[in-house]
Amino acid sequence: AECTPGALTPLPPSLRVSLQVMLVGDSGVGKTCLLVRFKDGAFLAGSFISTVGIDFRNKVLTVDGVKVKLQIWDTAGQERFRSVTHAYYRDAHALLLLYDVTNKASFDNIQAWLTEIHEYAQQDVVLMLLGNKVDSAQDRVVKREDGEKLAKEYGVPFMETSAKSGLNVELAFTAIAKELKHRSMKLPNEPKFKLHDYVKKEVRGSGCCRS
Ligand SMILES: Nc1nc2c(ncn2[C@@H]2O[C@H](COP(=O)(O)OP(=O)(O)OP(=O)(O)O)[C@@H](O)[C@H]2O)c(=O)[nH]1
Repeated sequence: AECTPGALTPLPPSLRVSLQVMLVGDSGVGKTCLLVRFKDGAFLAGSFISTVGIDFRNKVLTVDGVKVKLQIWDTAGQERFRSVTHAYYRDAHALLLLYDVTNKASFDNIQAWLTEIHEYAQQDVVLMLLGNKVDSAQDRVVKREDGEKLAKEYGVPFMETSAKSGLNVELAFTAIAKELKHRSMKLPNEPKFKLHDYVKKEVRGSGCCRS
């Protein structure tokens, strides 16, 4: 109920921000499931229905006393929809780039996604790399260290997630909302928000190898 617009306390426009976040990555990495987990707190088990073109959902978060409305675009990972999604990059304030830790090809394609992002997105877009499906420990083929290394190489924050268990899902969106909120409205005497530090401090492990 706290998610329904009616339940929100009205705030002056100066204390509201509206932002666009886009989910990108290969088909099947779990973009739709991550969004559904974040929006509805549920996991869509069962058959896999690929996104056609682009879909979107809104969610309002309160970040440091400011209402942040995230409009989240769920893009289709399939190659044949690429030209549709290219058009949306320009208006995205943040991008969550996903791979699937049980699918090596989805990890190997991250470099190609980064090239695409470089070509189509705004230069100052907030970017975060997510290794999803860490609940599938027995099927894991991409080590956490490999994700960390790649993210470090490109200077992007990184975390492992699970749309199934919910691990770090809220955190991924909250971190982005905080970064964007701090960029769009700097309150007097507010210390600078450091996304990398925040993620490092808040991130939870998958419980398999290290804590
Ligand atoms: N075990 C596990 N399975 C997941 C997770 N996230 C998604 N899946 C499964 O992976 C499949 C693909 O998930 P989607 O969210 O539809 O993938 P997508 O990235 O949106 O795919 P496209 O729309 O084709 O780009 C589904 O069968 C999901 O049930 C996760 O965190 N853990």
